[in-house]
Amino acid sequence: MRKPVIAGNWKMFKTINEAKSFWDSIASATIDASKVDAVICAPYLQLPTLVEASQGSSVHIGAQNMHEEQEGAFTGEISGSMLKDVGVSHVVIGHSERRQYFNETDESVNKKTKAALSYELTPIVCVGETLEQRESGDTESVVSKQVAEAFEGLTEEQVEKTIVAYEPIWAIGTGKTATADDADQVCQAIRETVLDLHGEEAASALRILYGGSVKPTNIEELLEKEHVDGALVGGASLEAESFLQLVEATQK
Ligand SMILES: O=C[C@H](O)COP(=O)(O)O
Repeated sequence: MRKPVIAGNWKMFKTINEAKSFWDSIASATIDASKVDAVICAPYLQLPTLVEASQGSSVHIGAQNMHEEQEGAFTGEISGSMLKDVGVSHVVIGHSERRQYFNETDESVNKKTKAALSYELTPIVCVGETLEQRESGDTESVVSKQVAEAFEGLTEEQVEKTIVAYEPIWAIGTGKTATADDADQVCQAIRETVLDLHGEEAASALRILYGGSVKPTNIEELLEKEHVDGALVGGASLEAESFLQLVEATQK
């Protein structure tokens, strides 16, 4: 039985005060850590505040990107060791916005995934197809290739520690959601790719999230699907109430 994950990706939203106020609104909620991994992936500057606030709670704090090197002359970058030092536990890698606007490639995603694992950070590796690729029937081959390249050289144990987020690019922030059946079908194709390349144990342990306009109104039907183990949520994770509703949906 795979434990569901609800990961909020705040993207480039919220000041430190807004992050504190979000935390104040969720602090008294009961989140059963045996039933769900609730994660908030915040901008770098908000991480120390959130890590401190979350001490003793069952909410994990994550970053949205990292550099693959430990240190060096990489102006403006943050390394996995720096994230670990701050107390972060998760990191989003290869989000489609980073692939689109910051030239992330499958190769850099692979390097970052390996680096994250070496610092005992849990990578949330994002994959997904464009509308054009979906319309030409290439969704499963595109996504399977992205997963295969992201996981290249990983041991079975490392794959088990990784989380994949399937996010069709055309569904992100658009209000358009893949149907639960479509999401499940692609998540199944991802699991089969991992089965072929990394074996049965890795494939059955791997948690695969769906992302793209997930809201409290559509989370339940997604969670009912065999291969969907939770969600990576943008817009609906910015409000404490809807974030908690998404988390609560896993505990029913
Ligand atoms: O990382 C989250 C995804 O990009 C989904 O964003 P969204 O829930 O606003 O569509």
